[in-house]
Amino acid sequence: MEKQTWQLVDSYMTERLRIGDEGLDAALANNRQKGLPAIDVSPTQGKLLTLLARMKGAKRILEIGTLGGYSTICLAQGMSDTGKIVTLEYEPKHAACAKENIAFAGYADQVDIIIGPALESLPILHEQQQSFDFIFIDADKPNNPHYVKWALKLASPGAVLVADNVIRDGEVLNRHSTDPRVQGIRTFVELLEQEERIEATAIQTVGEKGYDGFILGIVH
Ligand SMILES: C[S@@+](CC[C@H](N)C(=O)[O-])C[C@H]1O[C@@H](n2cnc3c(N)ncnc32)[C@H](O)[C@@H]1O
Repeated sequence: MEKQTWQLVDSYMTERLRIGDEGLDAALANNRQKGLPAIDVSPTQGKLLTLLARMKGAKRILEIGTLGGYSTICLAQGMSDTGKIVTLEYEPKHAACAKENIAFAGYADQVDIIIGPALESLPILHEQQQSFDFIFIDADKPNNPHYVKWALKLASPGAVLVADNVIRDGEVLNRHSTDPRVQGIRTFVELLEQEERIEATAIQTVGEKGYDGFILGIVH
C-alpha cells in the first residue's frame, strides 16, 4: 500500500534527526515478537518525551502505563544521570517484557516497574511520601480523571505533566460519545480547566493510531 504523506514525513524526520538507537529498536522488536499491542509512542513522540525530560532535568519520573517500556526508555534517556523512574503496569506479561527491554537499554538499576492496577499503586507511592518532577499518563483512559488527581498529590512544584491520546480522532469534541475512553479524556480536560495549579496546552499528532495528541502541562 502506498505510504501517506505523514508516514513519509515521520520516516524522513526520524532518519534525519537521528531518532532511535539500538536499545529502542530492540524494545520495539521484542514487543512485537512477544505479541504486545503496537500502541507504544512513535519514535518521534518518544523523542519528545526524551527532550522534555532533559529540558526539565528530571530526577524522579512517574509513568502510568508501561507496556513494553519503549516510552520508559525514552524518558530514561532524557532524565538526569542519577534519575529514577517508577512505572506502573497492570499486565504482568507487559511488565516482564518491559523489564527485559529496560535492562537491555541499560536502565535496570534506575527503573522500578510496579505491577498491578495503577489506582492501587498510586496511594502506596503517596503513603511512602514519594514525589515526582515528571509524570507521564498513558494507561487506561477512563481512569485519566483519577490519574490527574493523583498527579496533583504526587507532583513536586514545577513538575511536568504529559498525557497521551487526548484527541482520539477528534472524538474528544463529542459530548455524546459512548466510548468510556473519550468520556475519560473529556472529564480529564474539564478537571484541567478547573485546576488552577495546572497550566497546560494540547499538541495534536498524526500517527499509526490515527489523529490524536498530547496534553503538556506544568503543575505549579
Ligand atoms: C498505551 S499503553 C502504554 C504505552 C507505553 N507508555 C509506551 O508508549 O511505550 C497502556 C498500558 O497501560 C496498561 N494499563 C491499562 N490499564 C492499567 C491500569 N489500570 N493500571 C496500570 N496499567 C494499566 C496496559 O496494560 C498497557 O500496557
